Amino acid sequence: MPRMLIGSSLKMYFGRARTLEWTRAVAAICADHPAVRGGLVEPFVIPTFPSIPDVVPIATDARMLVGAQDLHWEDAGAFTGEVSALELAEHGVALAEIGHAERRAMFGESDATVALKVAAALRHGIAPVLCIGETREGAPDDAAAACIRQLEASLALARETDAVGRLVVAYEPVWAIGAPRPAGDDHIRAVAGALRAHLADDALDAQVIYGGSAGPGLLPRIADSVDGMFLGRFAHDPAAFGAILDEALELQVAR
Ligand SMILES: O=C[C@H](O)COP(=O)(O)O
Repeated sequence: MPRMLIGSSLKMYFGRARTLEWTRAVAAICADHPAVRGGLVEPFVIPTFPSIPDVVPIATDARMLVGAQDLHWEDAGAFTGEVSALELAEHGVALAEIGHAERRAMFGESDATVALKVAAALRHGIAPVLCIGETREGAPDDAAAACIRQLEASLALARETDAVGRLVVAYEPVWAIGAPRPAGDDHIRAVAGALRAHLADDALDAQVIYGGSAGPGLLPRIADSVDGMFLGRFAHDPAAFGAILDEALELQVAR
């Protein structure tokens, strides 16, 4: 079984103290967990910008990657309030979320700005966690077609510049984010499977993970179609993170 990416964006849920408490607790679980120690799972955490410098050493000791929740495509200049991929890389950031549904809905993120950000991340050796997903619940075929269109629009600039590197595609149906439960297993498997097939021979080294009300119990049901899990609220209890690592390990043992 290839390596799985399992991690969480803390969004803006926690302040500094709780971010560090959560990261220390999850790092302790990861440091001891056979799925992480054996290289089966790459865990990650995506805190707010100001917590990144404190989170990096805690996470790194536990083999966890650290991500950012956004970035700006320019390396420097008069861009008040923004943070460049260049500076994030200096801080040891390995992943950057780009185009999350909340940023598209609330902060005017468009496919054009997403494409600029994806190219900037790759230019600085940061793996984009490119968030895509259909807005309304519907047939899996329609969702897959919409996601592939969004994916290619988001990769337009990277393709033009022949960018190479690691790409994480986070399939997050917008209607399943912040919901009581994730999308249905068959829906996730169909759309994630179509995205994986689309990216199979890509110049970018792509993985497809699922997010949207994901928590313990989901991975074993969709593991044949995804390369990992993108967790939100249902990883706020560090034990839930550990339970998902257990599931990843059990899947390997069963194969
Ligand atoms: O970044 C994570 C996703 O947006 C999912 O969040 P959620 O599991 O709280 O719905």
